[in-house]
Amino acid sequence: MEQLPGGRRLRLASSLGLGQRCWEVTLDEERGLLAWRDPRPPRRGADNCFVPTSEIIAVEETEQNKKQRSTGKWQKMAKPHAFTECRPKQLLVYINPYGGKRQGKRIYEQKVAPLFSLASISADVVVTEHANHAKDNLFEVNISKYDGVVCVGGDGMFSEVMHGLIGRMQKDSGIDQNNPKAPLAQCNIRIGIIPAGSTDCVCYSTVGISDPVTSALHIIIGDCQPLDVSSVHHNNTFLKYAVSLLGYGFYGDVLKDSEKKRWMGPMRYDYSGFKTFLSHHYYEGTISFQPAKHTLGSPRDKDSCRTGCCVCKESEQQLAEQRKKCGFKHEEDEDEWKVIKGKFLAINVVNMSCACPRSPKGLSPAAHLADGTADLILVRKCSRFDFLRYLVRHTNRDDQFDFSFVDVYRVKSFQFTSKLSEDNESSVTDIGKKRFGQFCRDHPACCCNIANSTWNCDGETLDSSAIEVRVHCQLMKLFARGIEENCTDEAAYSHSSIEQLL
Ligand SMILES: CCCCCCCCCCCCC/C=C/[C@@H](O)[C@H](CO)NC(=O)CCCCCCCCCCCCCCC
Ligand SMILES: Nc1ncnc2c1ncn2[C@@H]1O[C@H](COP(=O)(O)OP(=O)(O)OP(=O)(O)O)[C@@H](O)[C@H]1O
Ligand SMILES: [Ca+2]
Repeated sequence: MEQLPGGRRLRLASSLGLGQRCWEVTLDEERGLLAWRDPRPPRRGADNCFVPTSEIIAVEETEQNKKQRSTGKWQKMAKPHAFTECRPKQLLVYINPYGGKRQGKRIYEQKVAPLFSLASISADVVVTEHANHAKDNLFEVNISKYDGVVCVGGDGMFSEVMHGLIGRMQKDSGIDQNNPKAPLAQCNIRIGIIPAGSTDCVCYSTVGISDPVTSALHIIIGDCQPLDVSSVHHNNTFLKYAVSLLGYGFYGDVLKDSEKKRWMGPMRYDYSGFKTFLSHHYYEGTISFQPAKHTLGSPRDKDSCRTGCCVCKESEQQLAEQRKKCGFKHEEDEDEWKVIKGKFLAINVVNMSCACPRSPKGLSPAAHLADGTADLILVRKCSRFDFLRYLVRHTNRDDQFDFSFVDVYRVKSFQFTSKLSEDNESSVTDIGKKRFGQFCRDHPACCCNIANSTWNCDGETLDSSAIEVRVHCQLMKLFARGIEENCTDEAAYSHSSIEQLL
């Protein structure tokens, strides 16, 4: 035991054999670090490694060789022990065997299960047999038995598990999901995402990489990242929750076309994306939204949401104060509504950046994971060439909002009605209008589509074009910690140092 100058900091020091080398190991209690270095490095400062004790998964004494074992020097612990509290011990795991490249089961068995077992986590595993299996199951299981739920699959699978958990929570709390104004009960059981889908946008946007081992380590360590959730209603009927993209026009059409091509796997999105790009359809409608006034930050900010984000922390405090003031009672929201009518190639409402391997900065690079707002992106009628320039900017460092035909707003609620449904409401007897076919009567070559598009809600289609959306601040939690500063694809998470300790 070492006492450093000042008399406060206590360190445990010892030596550790790693491979052929002997390292000097110190445990710095005050800073919560386990550090090791070569006592005789070739140059000063080289080969210094450390890991926060909160990130050590397990410690196991290993038998180095027979000689040592026979002396009784090395003794195996009956069970490796976890280092900190708040880590999950019992998990419920759902695997979609058909998501993405159909690798879900293999990924879990080969990459995740061995890590869970090393960390002494027990898991009840359900391999889904049909769509909605996980969601329905979550309404029946004894949920209090578990410290978290894990989904192995893509965004669609995550969405299923989220609907199961949020739906279950509202049912248990007696909250009517069909009431678009009802304050929803927060869902405190964390969800872990092991990416095995086609886009894996939620995982990529909350972790910074789409990698099963990194995600498994976040689950084991017990990280916690709150997440905003939007509720989507039509005529006082609940339709869906959304966490990543609600897209009408381009992304709705891509999804609708790609559903018929599921057999192509993740490639279906490129094929349908190219087809939809060529079709170049505009859609006419009315958008109303309430701008977010009380949050810090704007969609044109240069800084993005990162681990420990102060914009999200501020929103968390505001939420806590609001709950203290009026509990879960509904408070009439009298903030102003802004109305925009027009012809749009794409209407996107995103709760998070929507970064994914196809677009590493996402649809709205400065959107926040947990600030209680969504970014509304309106791409107005423009030429094919301009739309291509807009799309290409999702893949490079240039600003995709710096176009005269693109507008972006930070909002807390949003409504949309298509021109077609407005017209149908005002003259329901005008059957000829519906029969007339797909394209604009006045300009057959103008690509203005009088048929509706479809809403893409986190990768699933919605049946209704007229919708009402409300963002619920931090409604749920993930086993994640947001994207770390200076995180790159190669070094998203430094598990190499953790692995050396296993
Ligand atoms: C020239 C290259 C331009 C590339 C532009 C790439 C922009 C990609 C932006 C991706 C945003 C994903 C948002 C996440 C949505 C998820 O909740 C959802 C569920 O998983 N995924 C999709 O809906 C899946 C949506 C997938 C959309 C793929 C769109 C591909 C567009 C390709 C256009 C090609 C034009 C080429 C012209 C020569
Ligand atoms: N056993 C199953 N058989 C058929 N469909 C399933 C099964 N289990 C889950 N599903 C459904 O499959 C859909 C797609 O799954 P998933 O999200 O895992 O993959 P993906 O669509 O390839 O990826 P992404 O959503 O990231 O684009 C989900 O909406 C889910 O409801
Ligand atoms: Ca948000």
